[in-house]
Amino acid sequence: MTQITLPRPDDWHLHLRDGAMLQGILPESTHHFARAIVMPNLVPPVVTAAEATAYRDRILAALPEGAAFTPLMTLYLTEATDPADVRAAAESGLVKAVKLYPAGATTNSNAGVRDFDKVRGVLEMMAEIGLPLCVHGEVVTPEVDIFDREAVFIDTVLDPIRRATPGLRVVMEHITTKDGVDYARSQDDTLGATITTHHLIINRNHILVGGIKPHYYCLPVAKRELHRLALREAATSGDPRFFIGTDSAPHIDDLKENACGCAGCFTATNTMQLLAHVFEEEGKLQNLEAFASRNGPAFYRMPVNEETLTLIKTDTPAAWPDKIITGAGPVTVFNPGFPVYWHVKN
Ligand SMILES: NC(=O)N[C@@H](CC(=O)O)C(=O)O
Ligand SMILES: [Zn+2]
Ligand SMILES: [Zn+2]
Repeated sequence: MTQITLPRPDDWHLHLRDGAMLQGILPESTHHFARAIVMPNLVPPVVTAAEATAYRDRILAALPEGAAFTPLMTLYLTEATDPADVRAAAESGLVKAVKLYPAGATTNSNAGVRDFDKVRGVLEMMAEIGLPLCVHGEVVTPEVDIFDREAVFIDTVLDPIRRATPGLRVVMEHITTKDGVDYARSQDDTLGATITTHHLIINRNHILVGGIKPHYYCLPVAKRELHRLALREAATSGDPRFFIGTDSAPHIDDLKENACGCAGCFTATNTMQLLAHVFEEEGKLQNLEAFASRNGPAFYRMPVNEETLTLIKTDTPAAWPDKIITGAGPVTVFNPGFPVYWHVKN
């Protein structure tokens, strides 16, 4: 038996949704994680401080009895966002980041940004007060191949924005390429990057070989094996720029197993077991603590959690439900396709 104890981890990129879905899936995160950066891509999006306050209160009201979990709120950046509202929301401690979605890039991103010049004032204010910008880094240009959209975004959007806004603190969310890893590594400590559980496990073959697997479809879409290997090396390296953001993104099965299936993998339930498996495979179990518990708080300038989480490896494969049954419908839990012998100790 092998056992490892970490400061309780946080999830630096999480979709909690709302209503019956929120109620149904929230315990999957609160079982293991102490805090999470909560994505604002609801319909309608969480744009103002008042909307973030109301959403935070709905999350707190949905918490399971006795759960110690703090939602860290974000605002959805639009071309009409008022810098004064964002500044007040950050200074009061309500909001920990602003989320940039290029319009049309992903689920519920239509209210996102088309003309980056229109958000210049907000970004400059954020650089001044040190408020992080979380970025979904893909271009939406129809001519750009979906597998190239992250790399093109880095060159044509992200790097120019960072050069034009010195000091702006940015998190490249859910990086999926070696290009993303290399860019993050080449920059100073104003840049961090989240890596998801599923992008450490699947490449594009898992989605397409032997029949289309809708539950492996997410955005940014999983890439070639060389990119998965680069992500694994970065995540397990201990480098403070890389930290876990599960991007656990529930959609009901009807909307995933569909002629136009939604993007998103649901990994809140089994992320910690899967991360232990991946880090052990890489011979880097000693760096799981950095990736899951220390690097995120350091980037966000928050204390590391005092409570702990213990993972134990046994001879029995870990079991988790195939689906989480919510009032909105069933949500399929990410299936890695191999047995995992790591368990979270209760
Ligand atoms: N990652 C996804 O495939 N989907 C996310 C949106 C996002 O994080 O881009 C969702 O909200 O469903
Ligand atoms: Zn995204
Ligand atoms: Zn996401």
